[in-house]
Amino acid sequence: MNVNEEWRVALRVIDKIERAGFEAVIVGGAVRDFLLDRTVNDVDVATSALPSEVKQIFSATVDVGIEHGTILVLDEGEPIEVTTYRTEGTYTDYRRPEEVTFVRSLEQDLERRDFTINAMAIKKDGTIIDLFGGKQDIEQKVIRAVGNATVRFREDALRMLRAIRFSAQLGFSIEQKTLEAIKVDSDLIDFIANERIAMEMAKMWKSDYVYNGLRLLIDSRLARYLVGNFPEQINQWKQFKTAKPEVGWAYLCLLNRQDFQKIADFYHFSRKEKTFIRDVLNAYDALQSKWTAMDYFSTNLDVLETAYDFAIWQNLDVPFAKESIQKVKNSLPIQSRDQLAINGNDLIAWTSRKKGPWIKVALDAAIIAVLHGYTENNAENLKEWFLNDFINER
Ligand SMILES: Nc1ccn([C@@H]2O[C@H](COP(=O)(O)OP(=O)(O)OP(=O)(O)O)[C@@H](O)[C@H]2O)c(=O)n1
Repeated sequence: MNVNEEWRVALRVIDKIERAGFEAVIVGGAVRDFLLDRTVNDVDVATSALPSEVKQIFSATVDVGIEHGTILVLDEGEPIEVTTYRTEGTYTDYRRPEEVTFVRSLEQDLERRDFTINAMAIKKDGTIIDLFGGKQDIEQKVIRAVGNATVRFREDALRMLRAIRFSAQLGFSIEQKTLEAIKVDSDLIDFIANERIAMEMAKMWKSDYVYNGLRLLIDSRLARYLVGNFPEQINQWKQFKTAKPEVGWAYLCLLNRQDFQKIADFYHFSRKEKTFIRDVLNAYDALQSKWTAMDYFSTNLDVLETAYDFAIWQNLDVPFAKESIQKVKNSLPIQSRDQLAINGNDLIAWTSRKKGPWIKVALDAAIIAVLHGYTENNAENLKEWFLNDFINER
């Protein structure tokens, strides 16, 4: 059983709500992950108590989303989100309900949820409430919309992409009617903010079954509305595997290099992501000939290892093992600029020249000289190299 501390807090909170005369259960993703024996992340509690009633039961609460019925309860200092059972009113723009209505019945709350595997609840005593066959779908590894798939997707078109992301994470197939409904309404994904799309794709990159997910993206027609040439490049994703979403973005950019800016804009890359991607692509290019000592010195290990993986996924011949990257890096005479035994002041003292851009040029040359073994990394040898080789050659 894969329950964590948050789960225990949830059970304690449920107990307190029940003592006050209301119903409360753990719902949604936590129940799904519990049944799958996967790590449970966010534990959500749902209750028949209204937000005002929840606030009366607990002395410390924060109104994090009270208009949607969500209260953050700090129980014995530990936070847990408690949401009142609700139904959602009419939806506008295929992305958000106009209003939510609080209800006292768990059944109504569960039937507005997206997929059967996400529409179960678990009581304090461990009883599972499964009104739509979620347990069976978990056993049969199927993503199936609750009730009418078209209705569910028109309520929130992002659910179409969620179906595919869950499928990529869990290795599940998408039930036929659910998949058909996505095909029919795939264009509605255009109503969804790109940030939300990017968050789903980021979860997809970290999934165990990315290739299958991308196939579904194509089959469901959703790929047409995303940036990236998935249909033509699908085979290049066969070996892709990562724990870091930025590696997925970088690989997408590698495959669609001419569209880097378009991809970066569409998926709203952060500055940090852009830097990582550029570094990886540069390291990948450098690998086409051979990484120099300077490449090993100036590039982070994770960037080099990612570029190495890309070469493997591209079926390139790489004549060394991935483990050797770290070894080569560790065996360099210096690991960083500040390990150089001299600095700008030394250069000024040795030459009586004024401060200027020449110092950086000379220090860069000194690093290269040390990396290549032209001089040892100590002040005496570096001075000799500097006065004899560096200055004399200019
Ligand atoms: N578009 C959405 C988003 C969420 N939900 C419901 O709200 C629950 C919680 O949503 P969320 O935290 O976004 O996702 P999880 O299912 O918990 O999965 P993950 O944490 O992997 O995103 C879901 O299980 C589902 O019951 C839904 O019906 N429709």
